[in-house]
Parts: sequence; structure tokens; C-alpha cells
Amino acid sequence: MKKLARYLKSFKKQVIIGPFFKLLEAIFELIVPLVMASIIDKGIANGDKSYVLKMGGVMILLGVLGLVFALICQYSAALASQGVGTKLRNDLFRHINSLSYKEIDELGTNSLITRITNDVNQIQLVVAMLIRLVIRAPFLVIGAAVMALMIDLKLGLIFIVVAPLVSAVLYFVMSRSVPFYKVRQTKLDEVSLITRENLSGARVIRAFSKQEHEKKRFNESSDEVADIAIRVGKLSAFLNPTTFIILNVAIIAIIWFGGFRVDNGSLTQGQIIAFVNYMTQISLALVVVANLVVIFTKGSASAARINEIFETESSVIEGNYASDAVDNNSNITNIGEAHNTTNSVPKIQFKDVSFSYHGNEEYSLEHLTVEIQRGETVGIIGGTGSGKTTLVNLLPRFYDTSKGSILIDGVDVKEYSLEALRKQFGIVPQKAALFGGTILENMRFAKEDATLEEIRKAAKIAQAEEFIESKPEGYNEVVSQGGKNLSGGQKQRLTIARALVGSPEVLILDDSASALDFATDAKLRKAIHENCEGMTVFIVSQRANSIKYADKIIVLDDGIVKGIGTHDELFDRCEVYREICLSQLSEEEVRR
Ligand SMILES: Nc1ncnc2c1ncn2[C@@H]1O[C@H](COP(=O)(O)OP(=O)(O)OP(=O)(O)O)[C@@H](O)[C@H]1O
Repeated sequence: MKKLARYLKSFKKQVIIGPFFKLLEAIFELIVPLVMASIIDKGIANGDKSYVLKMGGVMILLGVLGLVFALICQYSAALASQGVGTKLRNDLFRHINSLSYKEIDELGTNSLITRITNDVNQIQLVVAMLIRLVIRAPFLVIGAAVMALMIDLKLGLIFIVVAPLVSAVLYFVMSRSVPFYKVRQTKLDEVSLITRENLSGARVIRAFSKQEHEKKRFNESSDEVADIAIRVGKLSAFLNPTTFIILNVAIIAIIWFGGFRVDNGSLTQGQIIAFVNYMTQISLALVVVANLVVIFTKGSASAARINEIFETESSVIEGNYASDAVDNNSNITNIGEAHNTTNSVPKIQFKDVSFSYHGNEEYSLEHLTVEIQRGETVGIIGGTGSGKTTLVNLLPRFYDTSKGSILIDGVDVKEYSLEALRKQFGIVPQKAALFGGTILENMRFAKEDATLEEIRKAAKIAQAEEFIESKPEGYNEVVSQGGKNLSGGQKQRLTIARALVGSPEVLILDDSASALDFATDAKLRKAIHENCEGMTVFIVSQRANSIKYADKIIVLDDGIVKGIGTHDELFDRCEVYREICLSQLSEEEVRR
């Protein structure tokens, strides 16, 4: 938790003012039993009504002032805790965005979501409690004990016996319940994972009639969280009755022994009442201390989970090549010029590239060596899991190669600034992802100042123009969450159009025509070929038809490069490619 203390720096004022006023309130609380004692001993005992009224007024004043002080503290606590939470959440979000896919895979998306929500909330609670109760509760325990001892040292011995007893009960409950809090956070990650899978895959689950199975899975996971909560609840339930039994026995002892001391004139009746009040204050404050221990334990588990994110550095360390050539919306083609590249240098070179995912012993891509010239179209084909997506993900450095290197315009991708590198790519991922906003806003994702004309051109190439214009609001049609109001094919065409806006130097279509019919897929490829001269295009597909006209085809099988060449070359000499073609194409199509 110490590492997160830096977030309190901006709230120094609140961290000082809050506890200060809470302390004043506690002091007033400690004075109240004394006022009460003097009302009983002087006012009531002597029948002095005006004294009772006067001191009653003092008590009301102390109460009102206490309330004002408590409100000031509460306000400071709210300001600081919400402020720390917001800042922490923003920093986490920024840091997570700076991580590469490798680290995000390792941490897990669901865990990241619970950390940025649930764990940050826990830290907010810690900050609020720090300001409101951390000084007040122990101060009340010590203060009430001291006040009681000052009234009567002998009777005060009861406090000396009671305090360790209550502390022992607290220790018993805490030491048994605290370990469960840490486990609970991990279990919450699991619930979050299942919830997310179920919400995003609701249609698939229904299509496979897996609702019951998923309900069972969710119930099991949430039962585990509930089990932990019940176990902790049972332990905590033990806390209150036990402390109150001890407290009441102590009160009986005070009245019993106090009675003798009143009889022999060492104590007054009012002082006995004050004693009882202090005893109650101590017990209540000790329960608050116990709750603080729980909150701080949960908080420290959350802080550790948050710090784990901050301590995770991106394995993708960017260089600074061409970074000055990039301004916010610069045309990507300028970067190529800034590199001072000539057409003699291949646009992209893979030099004996191998890659394995974190934790996987086997390579998902092995020994790929290939040169791709500017303006070439490259087809990547292979069965599921053969490494096609892996290959294209290495280009914009979503992952770094495990062995070998990749050069763009003759420069290692690791030497580029990430912005300069990624600005060169228009990427259409396998899963079409759109964002809330209008179609127009989605299309301007890569280039904020793209003109309507540019956007229309991109939509036309992507075969999206017709359906966009058929929408009631056209380009201003709102895309609902993730593009739910669009069909799979429409979403794919929009993501292709979005990638084309800004004319990237390299276009990557990762199985992004899978939801398009054959005729639209063919029109799309033709339009790209005719309108995007000089653009290097990667087409990842399992369909031989989609890649057979490519200048170069890379055939992958289980991460191994089975062949590189044109359709005709590969059909003649690459067994795997021939099999793919024969299983998908007619003889006429093969030779066309
Ligand atoms: N994030 C990841 N973590 C661990 N392993 C992964 C990850 N992504 C892919 N893999 C593994 O790497 C291999 C290649 O996966 P990849 O996604 O590149 O295949 P693909 O050819 O694109 O498949 P598809 O056509 O089904 O999309 C597979 O065995 C897959 O299980």
C-alpha cells in the first residue's frame, strides 16, 4: 500500500484537515461523560435545575460542534478518496494501454477489469477510512481509558482487564478471516471472467442451448465467492455478541464495585455513569479498529494487485526512429519519405523469424524468411491455429519476435517509435470491433481530420458505401455498443473502410472477409487492387479463392512455413497448398 501513498500527495490538505476535525470530535465525545457526571452529581443531586439546563446546553453545543466537525471530516474524506480513485483509475488505464499483448495475455483481461474497478474501489475505501477513523478510533480507546483511570485508578483496573480480553477476541476473528479476503479477490476474477464470456457470447450460448451449463458454471463460481463471504460472516458474527458480553460483564463489574466505592465516598454516582460511558466508547472503538483491520487487509490485497500492473513493464521497448516525422494526423505516406527509402529496399523483410507465446514451449511460427516489395499483395493461408494471425501481429509489434528480426523499409521494427511504426498500418482484425458513436466517428478513428470525401472513397473500396447510405442517418447513423445494430458482414466492411481511411502504407486484412459472400469478397479485392496503388496488402484467409491472385502466398501449417510463392508455383510444388486448393476449388478455378 505504501507505493500507492504517492496518490495522497495531491490531497495533503484533506489528509490533514479531515483527521484533525475528527480528532476534535473525539475529544468532545470524551468530554460528554464528564459533563454528564457533573449534571448528575451537582445538578440532579442538589436539585439545581438551572445548572442541569446550563450543562444540558453545553452538551447540545458539544453535539452540534461535533456534528459540524464530523461533516468537515466526511467532506475531506470524500474529496480525497474519490480523487485518489479517479487518478489511480486513469493511471492504470493509461499504463494498461502501454502494455503489449504479451503482458495483457499474462495478466488476463478479466483480472485487469476487476483490478481497475473493484480493487480501486477498495483503495478508495481505505483512503476514506484513513481520514475518518484511523486516528479517531485508537484515540478514543486510549483517551477513554486514560479518562477513566483519571477518575478512579482502582476501578480503572477493570479497563485494564477488559481491553486485552476484547483485543484477544478481535485477534481471534481477524487472524482467521483475513486470509479469506485475499482468496475472495481471486474468486471475483473468475466470476468476472464467466460474466464477460457469457455476456459477449450470449448468442453462441443460446445457439448451442448451453444456458443451463453456463448457469451452472456461473452459480458454482459465484457460490464459491458466497461461501467465502459466509465463512467470514460467521466469524465476524462471533465478534459483536462476544464483545458485548464482555462489555456488559464489565459494566456490571463497574456498577458492582463502583457501588462500594460510592458507599465509602471515594466516587460519585455521576462518575460511575461516566465510567460506563467510557467503557461503551472503548468497546465500540475497538470494534471499529477491527473493521479497520479488515478494510486495510482487503486494501493491501488490492494494492498488491494494482501494483502488479504498475510494475509490469511493456516488453515492447520503442525506438525513436521516424518519431519526428509523425504529427498527429500526418499522411502515412510521408513517413516512408522521411525514412528516405527507395524502391530498391523491400518494404518488409522477415529474417528467420520465430515466435512462441508466453508459457508455450512450442513455436507458433518458425523460421520465416521472406521479402515483400512495396505494393505487393501477400496472401497467408493455412488451417486454423497454423500461425497466420501470429505472423501479422508481429508486424506492428503487438508481440515481439522470439528469434530473428522484421525490417520495414530496411529498418528493424524495434527501432521505430511505436507511433511511427503503427501509423504505417491499416489493420482489420479478425474480430470486427467498432466503438460507440456514429459511423463517421468510427471511420475517423485513425485520422481525425479525414474529409467526408476520403471517408466515402474508403467506404466505396470496402464495399460499404451502399449499406451506409441506405441507413436513415447515413454516415451519421449511430453504431450501438460494439456494432450490435449491424450485421457481421456490415461490421467487417466498416472495419475495412476504417483501416483504409488515411491510406496506410500496409493494409492487413486478418480473415476480415470471412463474413462476406464470395462475390463481395472478390469485388473488395478488385477495388483495393485498382484504387490503392503502392499499398502493400496482407490478406489472411482460409479461403484459397481470396488469396490465389496474390503476388506472394505464404503457406503455413502448425507454425511451419510450407511454401512461399505464387499460386501456380505453389500448386505445383507445395503439397499442403495443393491439398487446400483441391479441397476448395474446382479444376477450372485452380487453373484460372
Ligand atoms: N494469445 C495467445 N496465447 C497463447 N497462445 C496463442 C495465443 N494466440 C494464439 N495462440 C496459439 O498460437 C497458435 C497460432 O495461432 P494463430 O491465431 O496465429 O492461428 P491462425 O492461423 O490465425 O488461426 P485461425 O485461422 O483459426 O485464426 C495456435 O496454436 C494458438 O493456440
